[in-house]
Amino acid sequence: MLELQDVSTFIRRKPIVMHATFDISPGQIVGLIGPNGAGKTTIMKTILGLTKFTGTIRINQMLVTENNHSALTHVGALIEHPAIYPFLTGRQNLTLYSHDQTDLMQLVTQLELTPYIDRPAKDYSLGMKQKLGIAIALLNQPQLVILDEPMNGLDIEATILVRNLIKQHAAQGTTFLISSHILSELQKIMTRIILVNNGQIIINQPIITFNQLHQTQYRLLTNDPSRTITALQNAQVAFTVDAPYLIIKQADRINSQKILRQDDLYLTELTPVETSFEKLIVTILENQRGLHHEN
Ligand SMILES: Nc1ncnc2c1ncn2[C@@H]1O[C@H](COP(=O)(O)OP(=O)(O)OP(=O)(O)O)[C@@H](O)[C@H]1O
Repeated sequence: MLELQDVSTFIRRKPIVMHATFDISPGQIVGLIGPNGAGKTTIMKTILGLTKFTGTIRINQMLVTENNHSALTHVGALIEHPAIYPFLTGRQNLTLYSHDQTDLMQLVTQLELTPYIDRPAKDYSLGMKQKLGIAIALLNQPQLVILDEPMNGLDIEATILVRNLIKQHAAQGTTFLISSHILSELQKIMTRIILVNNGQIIINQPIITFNQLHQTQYRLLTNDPSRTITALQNAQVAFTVDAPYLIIKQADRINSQKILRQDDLYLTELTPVETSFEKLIVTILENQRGLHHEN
């Protein structure tokens, strides 16, 4: 439903996003991740037709251009600061954008905006403004919602509300592109990961594939751990001990099983060692920097 083909964005001739190509299908929740200044907000603004770019962007097969935004009719967005009129109440702000009063009231209830919906927005706290901004992005049942740091300023309860609302809308077919530095939060909802570094997309994968590919160690348990140590040492398979488990490399998984069989040892467990998502991202970015230094 959203397709980017070789999209590059330049600000004052400086390339900010380079050759971005990706394709998102309906109902996906895509986490756009990357260090400060990587280009996440620029990618979002480019999709919304707010920057000069080369390449093609299509939403439901309709082209987005700098001058033609009709493809964006069913797109909701929250980028940087919510577009809120301070002297209007929350309800008046929502009414400005809304086509459907029932849908508006449902969002007010779901986001628990009711207690302050008739107060002027200038009196709202950071979190209240953020919730109002999210409500604006979700108005009129959009097909695509672009959220830049949606959890900014939200307390725990509001974070849970927003998380559930995103999941509920995605289950009904709404597509989400969400950037966040709160990786643990994105991890709970995203179905696809796009990792950006220095204006380039370095990873674009379903989250299941990403997790499988990056589980690099396995925890092994047998019926006789001490004989297993000897067997692996004799076969020169590297491992570390995390009693009663042995930790082996993913690449040694098959070979280790052959060695165990030869020594009449039985596998009782072989499971991937969970590496924290945060650690994985940091390692991938460090490896990238290493590659650049070598060049
Ligand atoms: N209006 C602008 N003028 C000049 N440079 C800009 C402008 N907007 C963005 N940039 C530059 O583009 C690069 C990408 O910025 P962008 O805001 O897209 O990053 P980001 O990944 O969203 O970062 P953050 O995580 O800090 O929000 C940065 O180097 C930034 O300095």
